[in-house]
Amino acid sequence: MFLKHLHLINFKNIELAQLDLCKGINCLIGSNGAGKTNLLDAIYYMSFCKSFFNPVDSQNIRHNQDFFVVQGTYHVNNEEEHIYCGVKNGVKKQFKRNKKEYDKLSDHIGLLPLVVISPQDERLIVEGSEQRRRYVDGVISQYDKTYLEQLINYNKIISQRNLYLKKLKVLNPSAHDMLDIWDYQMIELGKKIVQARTRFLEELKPVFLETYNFISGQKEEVEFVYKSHLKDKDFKSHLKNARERDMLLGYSTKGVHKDDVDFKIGAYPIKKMGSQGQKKTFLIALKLGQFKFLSKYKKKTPILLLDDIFDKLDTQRGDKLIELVGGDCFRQIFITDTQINRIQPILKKIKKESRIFMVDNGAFDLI
Ligand SMILES: Nc1ncnc2c1ncn2[C@@H]1O[C@H](COP(=O)(O)OP(=O)(O)OP(=O)(O)O)[C@@H](O)[C@H]1O
Repeated sequence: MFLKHLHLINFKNIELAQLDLCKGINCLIGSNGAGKTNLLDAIYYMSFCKSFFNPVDSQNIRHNQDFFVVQGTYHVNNEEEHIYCGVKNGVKKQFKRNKKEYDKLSDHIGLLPLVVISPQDERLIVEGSEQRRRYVDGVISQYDKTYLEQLINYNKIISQRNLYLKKLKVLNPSAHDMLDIWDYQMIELGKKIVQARTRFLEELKPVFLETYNFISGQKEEVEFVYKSHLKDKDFKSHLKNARERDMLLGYSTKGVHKDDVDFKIGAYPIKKMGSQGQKKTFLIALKLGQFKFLSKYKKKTPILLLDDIFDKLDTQRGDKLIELVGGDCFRQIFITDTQINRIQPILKKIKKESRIFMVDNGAFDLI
């Protein structure tokens, strides 16, 4: 699978761009703020119907304009797929596959698997558990539609339960009866969610470790550990015991909506103890592990977006990374960099078809 042609109008700082892309490595070279990452984000839009960086669609419209269009032609299993995404101020987002608009955007997720590695990934380490849950859920949803539905239903139940808790003044028997009903649904759906998350993380772990060790030369030990309230034996009484507190706080304090994944280096949180390069290696290994995992489940090779990937990596780690993505598991790759001098020797090492686009003020020139 690969993106053959990309057409953008008024997307962030890109007024108009028409790019013919190659199956192998497409490099975007330009100074800071030129629009390299914006182009990657447009490609992300076509896989996930939204931006990787800014969840507010209208803010991705070029300043002083009132719409943007992102269009791509893909080759998937020898067939062409035409994807259209149009956002206009004050109008519902249009998302079409081969000229037909989707009823639900979630139906599109997974059609064009994609993995992005970007400096923004740091939020997975430095920010709260919500970021890690969102990441895990995002990957599972790319290959398991039922999971996405279960998650949506679970979140609806939590919203209703929270609304009820906010209004509740006293935990009388009828309140307990009502909460019993929600707790039952939370447990039933929660079990399925935990199963899917456990399975994904268990399968991801060996690929992640193998990738980390390959890039780092086995210099340090890393791991991740999945944590969930629902893994506790008696989750039902856990929920019941938390009711008083939930009522006082006005929200549900226990459940899979509070799950987390601990990222560790040695026995310590990588957030506190990891160097910048170690954190970056951790995130790269996580994402490349995800890439291999998705390739296996989707039976399609995802598109790989590498934004500013070589920054903060020492030469040895950078070389290992190049060796890795130069392998047959990877097909279409987009790389951004500020320096052409860094990219040219890399392209020589990787035996794949390549194109270099110079980026300046939202304009793209093939060289
Ligand atoms: N809605 C928008 N309209 C116009 N310009 C925008 C919009 N959103 C972002 N920009 C501009 O796009 C530029 C950022 O582009 P981008 O992030 O693609 O840079 P880059 O080439 O990846 O740079 P770096 O090397 O610093 O990562 C900024 O100048 C920003 O102000």
